Parts: sequence; C-alpha cells; structure tokens
Amino acid sequence: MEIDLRLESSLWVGKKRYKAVLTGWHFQWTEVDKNNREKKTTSVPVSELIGLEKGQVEILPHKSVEDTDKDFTVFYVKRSSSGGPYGLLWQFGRIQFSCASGALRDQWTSHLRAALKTHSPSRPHRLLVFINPYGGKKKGRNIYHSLVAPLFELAGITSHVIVTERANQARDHLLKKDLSGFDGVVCVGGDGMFSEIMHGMIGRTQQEAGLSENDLNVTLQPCHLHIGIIPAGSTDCVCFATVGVNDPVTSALHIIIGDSQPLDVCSAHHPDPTEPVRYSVSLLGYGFYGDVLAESERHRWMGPLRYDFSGAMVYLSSRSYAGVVHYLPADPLLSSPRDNTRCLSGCSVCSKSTERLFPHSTVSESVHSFQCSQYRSDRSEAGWVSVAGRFRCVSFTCMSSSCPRSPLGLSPSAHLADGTGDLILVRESHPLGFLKFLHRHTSSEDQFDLPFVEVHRVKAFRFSLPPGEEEDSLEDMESEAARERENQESPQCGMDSETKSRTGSEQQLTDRAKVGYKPRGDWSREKSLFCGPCCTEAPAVSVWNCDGEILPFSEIQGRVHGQLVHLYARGIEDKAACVG
Ligand SMILES: Nc1ncnc2c1ncn2[C@@H]1O[C@H](COP(=O)(O)OP(=O)(O)OP(=O)(O)O)[C@@H](O)[C@H]1O
Repeated sequence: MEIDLRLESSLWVGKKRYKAVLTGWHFQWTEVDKNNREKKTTSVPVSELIGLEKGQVEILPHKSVEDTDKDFTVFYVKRSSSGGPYGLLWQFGRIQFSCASGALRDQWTSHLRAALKTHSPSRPHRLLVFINPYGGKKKGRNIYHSLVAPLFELAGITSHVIVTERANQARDHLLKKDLSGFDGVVCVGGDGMFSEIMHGMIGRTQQEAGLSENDLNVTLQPCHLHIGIIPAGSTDCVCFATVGVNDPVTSALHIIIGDSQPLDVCSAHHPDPTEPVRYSVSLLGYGFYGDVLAESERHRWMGPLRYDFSGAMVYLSSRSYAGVVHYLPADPLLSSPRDNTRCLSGCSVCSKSTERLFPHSTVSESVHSFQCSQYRSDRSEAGWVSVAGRFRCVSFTCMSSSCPRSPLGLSPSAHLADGTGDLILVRESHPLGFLKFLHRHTSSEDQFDLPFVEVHRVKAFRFSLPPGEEEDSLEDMESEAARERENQESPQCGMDSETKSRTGSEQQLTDRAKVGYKPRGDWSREKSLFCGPCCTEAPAVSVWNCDGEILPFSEIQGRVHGQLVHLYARGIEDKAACVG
C-alpha cells in the first residue's frame, strides 16, 4: 500500500517566502512574492536528494551545525551547465528552510526521510573504498577525505577505506576477503586502478559461481556489487565515458543516489588456455596503441607527458603489422558504429539489450541460458568474417572511450551496455593519412570516413598472425632477446627498477613471470622490440594494450560479455534535456 507522503506548506529561506510541495516523487519550492504571485520553481526528484538535517547545517568545506528549532537543511543534486561540451557537472546543492513552528519542521523532516526511503531503494549503505595514493597527481587520499567522505557521511553511508600499499592489493582483497555486508566497491584512482578492481570483482564472482574464467566458452556471471569511480588518475577514461565529466563530487553524488549503469566487458584470451584471462572495457589495441603503451612505460619519469611523447615517437616510426582478423558481426538491424547516434543516459539500444539479456526477473538464470545459447552459435565458424592484411592498428572497444582530449572517443556511436563492441581496423597507409585519422579523434570529424579505415560492430573477434609470419617473428624475437640479455643494464632501453616496481602493468607482468610465462611473454624480450625510433629494425609483431596494461602476446581471442559489471553512474546525460 502506498503511504501518503504528500505535504505542502509555506517555508522561508531568509526573508523570502516559498510554497513548498512534496509529492512523494518530487520536492519542489516556488518563491511567492508579497502579492502572492508565484515566481521561479526549483524541483528536485526525491531520488536526487542527498540528505537532510535538522537545524542550520553546512557540510563543505567544513561541517558546522546550528541546532535551531524551526529550521532544516536539505542537500540535493544540482546540475551545472559548466561541465564541458558533452557532460553535466553535478554540484552539491544546499538550501536552508525555516518553518512557522517546530512541529511543522518535524513533519517536513519525517516526510522527506520517508519519501527518500520509499523512492530511493537502491542507495548503498556500506561501501568498500580503495584509494591508490600514487595515481595521477597523487591526490587520491586528499580528494577522498576532503570532497567525498563528508558527502558519504551526510548520506548515512559507512565506508571501509583501504589505502593501497602495492599494485594489485585491491584485486587480491576482492578475490580473497569477506565482502559480505558491502553494497559496492569504490575506486579512487585512474583507469589502471579501475581495471584492477574490475578484475578482482569479476574473478571473485566466477570463483563463487564455480566457473573457470580462463575458459573462453564459459558464460560469465554478472557481478552483484556495483563499482563507483572517483576519478583521481592521469587517465580517467572509464569515468568520463560513463558519467560525462571527470569530477570527484559528480561521481560521489552518483554513488550516493545509487545510480546504476551496466557495462559490457570484453574478455581477452590467449590461444593457450593456461594463460590468465584479461578484461577490457575501453581499449584493446594492437599496433599503434600497443606500441605507444610499451614505449610510454619506458618514460614514466615524464609523468602524463609520456603519452604524447611516446605517441609522437611511435607515429614517426610508421610501423604496420601483418595479421588476420576474424570477427562475428552483431545484428546490424539493432545498431551500427556509423549510425551517428550517441549512447546517452537512458539509451534505448542498451535498454532493449537489457530486455534481451534479462528477459525475466530471475536475472541470473535467464542471463545464463541466454548467453549460453548465444555463444554456442558464436563458436561455430558460421557468420564469422575474416580480414587479412597489414594494419597500423587493430582496436576494439566496448564503449565510446571518450575522454577530455577526445570528447567523442574512439568510436563515438558505441554503446555502453548492448552486448557488443566496435572493432576498428586501420590498414597500412601513408603517414599523413594516419595522422589525419588520429587528429580526427580530437574533433567532430568522422574518423571512420577514410579509405583505409573500417569499423565493425561485433560480438567476438580473433587476431592471429599470418601463417609463416609467426615463426619468423619468433626467431626475430629470440635473437633480439639474446641481444637484450647481453645488454640487460643498458640505460637506453632499460627501465629503472624503482619505476618497474611501481606500475600495475609491470606488476602484472612480474606476476605472470612467476607463474611461468612462455618465452613470448617475457617482457625483457618485448621491451627490446619497442624502443621507438632508436630501434633500427622494425619489429614483426606488436603487443596488445588492454585498458592501459600490456598483454605481451600478439594472438588473442576476444568476446563481449553483455552487462557483466554495474557502475554507480547513469551514462552521459543529454545536456539540452537536463539544463533548461
Ligand atoms: N599503492 C600502490 N603502489 C603502486 N601501484 C599501485 C598502488 N595502488 C595501485 N597501484 C597500481 O597503479 C596503477 C596505476 O594506477 P591509476 O590508474 O590509479 O593511476 P594513473 O596515474 O592513472 O596511472 P596510469 O596513467 O599508469 O594508468 C594501477 O595499475 C594499480 O594497479
């Protein structure tokens, strides 16, 4: 039975009188002048109220409380149009009302609290927070404690905070420790930290379901806990592509109100099933993007500038790589990477996909049966398409991968949660043509409208080296590796040991080395191949850039898992529709 939450009365803000109405779903206040004429109305959905306190209360920059009888303070989500060209910045709105009596004040606070409870059932109450103190400009701790923690406290959220002391600590915690009682996990850091947490969450969910995540044919179980991202890294692409801005307060507010954005994830498997699976949401890139990452790891000391520097070096080396790409196209009637649409908050393509993926309310059973039957047909060769050639880059993304420097992203019409990803093939081309392709990512010009570029919306793909090429390249690598071993301490190509122990990518490589990598996956060999223009011979193979981490092999099989994780986000809001 619906409780009657409706309440209406006059309230005062300073000397101004307002007509305030709570309808249950909305709380609105309209200024009324001396002649009883109504002026501007502010309306806030109850789901976007952050909290309320009796008295006159301030939260930021410091908490202060003046406990008065007739006042109450409401905190709510306030949209600002100043978030940049595409996203909307959310601000922490605050308004302090005075009532005619203490009894009316108590009526307002109890009605508002009841409305919040009824109409915001998915808000988190207890969160596990991981802070990477070394991410980005090393401000993660400060960002969390000064901007986020006070808002969580106001919203009645308790948090267990872990400041990481090493790479992969968060992943290991999520894989091994008791997570009962938590509603979600918060990542304070950049894309590398998010990737670590996503790997831990997906791994834990499969462990509990008794599934082998390394098996390409296994249908993975969606994760139950939501992930929130507080951007504090040098690259925060996942946050930008799912929220529209990189702003800690905006992200904290999405977490508080319990927003939910499903996200497709691509699993990347080496043909050898004993190699651990990796997951990607924003970029799996071979060739240019793999080389840039490998090169940039050698210049960590440059800070974020290393990406520009390495990009220029790799561009100048003008490399292309031979390969065969096989892909399983998605249904072209549902959407296409060239259809000029944007996946915005409430996207109908993603909603239809949710209905397809989860046709019944018993989510886990239906997901299992749907995805199993879908992938059974994927495994046969029927419907697969092959493309062979030399490529500047082969990229795959499950989202637009927009970021502040490329506001429309790698694939502007890609969807966050439709169970597909976009495969972008850039063939060997004139260097100026490739420069044009790269430059178009920073503007609104169509980067796919070039003769050497093709893009396909797919459900799965494979990349293999052409027959014969593989053995040659392995021999090349062996001799490079032998040379490299002789020059182990070479300052030109070597990484200093301090840098090495800091990075997640290398930590992962070290971990893999411990479990016995095959010779191809040995970083000491790979790094000699990606020294940029300082190398005289162009290497025959590249590596994969998996959301900013190096996968030290060339052959790969990728498969999209529809809506495998959920973020505390709602996709990019349509600015025109949200800000009047
Ligand atoms: N305490 C720690 N010490 C060293 N590395 C850590 C620590 N905590 C997390 N990491 C690792 O640091 C890597 C980079 O973190 P993050 O993404 O937060 O920062 P970033 O500045 O954006 O980094 P990058 O530009 O390399 O992606 C992650 O892969 C993560 O696993």
